[in-house]
Amino acid sequence: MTQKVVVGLSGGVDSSVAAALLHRQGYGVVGVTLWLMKGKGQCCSEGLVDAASICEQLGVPHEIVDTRDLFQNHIIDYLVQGYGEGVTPLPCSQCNKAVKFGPMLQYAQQSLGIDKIATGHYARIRFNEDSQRYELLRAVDRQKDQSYFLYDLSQEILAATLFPLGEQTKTVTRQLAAEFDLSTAEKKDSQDLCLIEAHGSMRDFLDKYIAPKAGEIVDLSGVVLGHHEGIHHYTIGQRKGLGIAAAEPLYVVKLDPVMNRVIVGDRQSAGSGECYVQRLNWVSIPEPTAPIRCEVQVRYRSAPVTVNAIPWDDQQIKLVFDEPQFGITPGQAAVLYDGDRVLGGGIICPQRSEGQRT
Ligand SMILES: Nc1ncnc2c1ncn2[C@@H]1O[C@H](COP(=O)(O)OP(=O)(O)OP(=O)(O)O)[C@@H](O)[C@H]1O
Repeated sequence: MTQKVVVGLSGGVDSSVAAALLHRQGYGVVGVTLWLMKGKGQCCSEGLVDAASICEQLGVPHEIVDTRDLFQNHIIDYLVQGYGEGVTPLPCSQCNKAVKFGPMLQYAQQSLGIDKIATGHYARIRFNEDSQRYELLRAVDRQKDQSYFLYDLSQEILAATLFPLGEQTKTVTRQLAAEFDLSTAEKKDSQDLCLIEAHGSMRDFLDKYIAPKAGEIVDLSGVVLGHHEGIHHYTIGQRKGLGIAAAEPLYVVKLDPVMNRVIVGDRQSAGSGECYVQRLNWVSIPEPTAPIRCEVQVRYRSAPVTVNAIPWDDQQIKLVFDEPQFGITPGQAAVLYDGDRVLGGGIICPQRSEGQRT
């Protein structure tokens, strides 16, 4: 019997090629496009049309699933609340878990009776016979690797998921798109967060939801150097757009939502030797009970650095970096790697919670 698979189609070239490859391999492909954004967004206008035309070309069904409320609750509200509290939330890993993979698998199983899903993400999954766990791995194409955004997926999701592009480079994907003569072959790669593409900039997006609230920009000793119109316009490590003339470059080192202050300092003061991480998911391994030495990425595009990850309490680990790291940003994900294997990850805490062991 033909094995069926639901392929998440954004209307972009990656998911188009993922669907075409699975179709060529003999899978019974059903294209599903999640309608994510209220108002005008890539995935809810031309994305839907492009996804439909790919399905027409392949001769496979196309379904549109309305997940706008999920996107509003899990992404828009999450961002607005986080920025308002002085953190810089990472929407993509949250979106993958709560809006894309979970709901797509649920729809596939419950509405279509299909138990496999696929996306055009660049990452790999393998089953480890010894540990009896599915493991998440970096993509072969390190430039395109999206494993950072996928650390929060569960074993159940990994068991059901295919990443047809994980073993190939983007160049090969483009070549395949041309070979398959896909209508999306010439489409440009998305450059930024889907929200930013839809709204122009994160600032424009946030200004629609968060009212201006003027406050002070101060140095580390509290001297007022300037003024701002809302701490949500700033992120840790930011240098540009501070509007302060100073002898040496100044960086945002802290955001204080209580005092409504942006605190700035020199580059060295924007560095940290350690941080705490919460809301953990151990994607490829069981939860560790002893410190582990591994690599960590603290932003999508940051280079992996070596770290001791120390289980701290039920909810947190402490990361102690070999070298102080610049711009550790609360709200972003810290993702732990052992070579190509994603061990797990979580969200960087604003500061250490009270009541912990010393
Ligand atoms: N609205 C959506 N509906 C269904 N699946 C989606 C949607 N948006 C993204 N995906 C899936 O998630 C994958 C990664 O999405 P991402 O937004 O990172 O796009 P991308 O890397 O630019 O890929 P693409 O070229 O397919 O748009 C896509 O390849 C697709 O399989």
